Amino acid sequence: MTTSFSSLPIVDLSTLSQTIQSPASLVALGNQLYDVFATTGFAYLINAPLSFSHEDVFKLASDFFGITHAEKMSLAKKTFVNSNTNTYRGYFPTQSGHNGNRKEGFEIGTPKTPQHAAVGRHLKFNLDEANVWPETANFVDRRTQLEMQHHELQALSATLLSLLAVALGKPAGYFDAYLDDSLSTLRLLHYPPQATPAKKGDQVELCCTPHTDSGILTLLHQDKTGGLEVLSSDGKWVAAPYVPGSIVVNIGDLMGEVSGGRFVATMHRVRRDEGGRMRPDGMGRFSVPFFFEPGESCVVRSVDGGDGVVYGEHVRRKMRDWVEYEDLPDSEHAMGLPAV
Ligand SMILES: O=C(O)CCC(=O)C(=O)O
Ligand SMILES: [Fe+2]
Repeated sequence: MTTSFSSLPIVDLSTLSQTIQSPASLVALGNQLYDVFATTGFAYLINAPLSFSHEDVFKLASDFFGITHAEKMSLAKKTFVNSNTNTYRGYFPTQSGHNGNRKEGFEIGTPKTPQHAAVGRHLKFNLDEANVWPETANFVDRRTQLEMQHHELQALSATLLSLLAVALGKPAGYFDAYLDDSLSTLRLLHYPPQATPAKKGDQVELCCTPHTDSGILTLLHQDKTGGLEVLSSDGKWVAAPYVPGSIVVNIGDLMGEVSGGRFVATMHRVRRDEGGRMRPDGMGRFSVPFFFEPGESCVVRSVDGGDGVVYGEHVRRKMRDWVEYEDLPDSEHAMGLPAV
């Protein structure tokens, strides 16, 4: 059950970078993560074992969103450009009529070859498809860097999950099956600047509407622009501004279920800029969530037992609520579901 809070806790991961990690310090870290996920469901992680900085992450986002509109649309998912073949990975443009969700995004999954045998290839959305990339010559280096960031964030997620497994009374390798053919997504997000800043006052204006994340856990890089807010159990939205050097971690709905309801997937949203928070480059706000996700055929069940769900089916059901697919008629969604 989420508790009331007025700021997010900070969890120091420096023990993970030590050459010799004492079992006691790992257990203590797991217990600390358990406590924050059982109360706020959200925390700042500091001293994470990552080789890249926030500047590196947002330079890549800025380089990607700086390419031409035509080039971005050549990478758009089939939903937006019917002649494109990518259905799940790639670009989604800012959708008109979505005033509370003014964002464009670019999503990459675990690097794989286009020949990879995909479980869901015959379905409308091929969750396991290869990534698509800008053809611009100078994006080759950036592609390598983005793939490396995906790899490191995946490794960090795996470490956090093994600590949580122990804190939940299970062996450290309890969640290892989640890593097989993992569908984890690195999503570059850009909230373009608006012609007028949000009005100050009671009427809150948003650029990302309130939601919980659907999967296991999310690791979020946000820039200094701010605007992220997290819902406390007393109904108050608590600001989660950028803390230097930190990444935000939060629990998704499915991990709430996996934990037998011990962990909470907390509602969050992003407020529109009220002026004064603009990035110096004038590009609006960037954030880069990494969604840790199991493989398509992984059966995910509560630590307390039960039938569980096949992860691919869970995602396809959840897609109906995702704003990036909101414009699709129901019949299109149905085609994304496996035949029963
Ligand atoms: O942009 C942000 O800071 C949060 C984005 C987010 O919550 C999401 O993509 O699920
Ligand atoms: Fe989210």
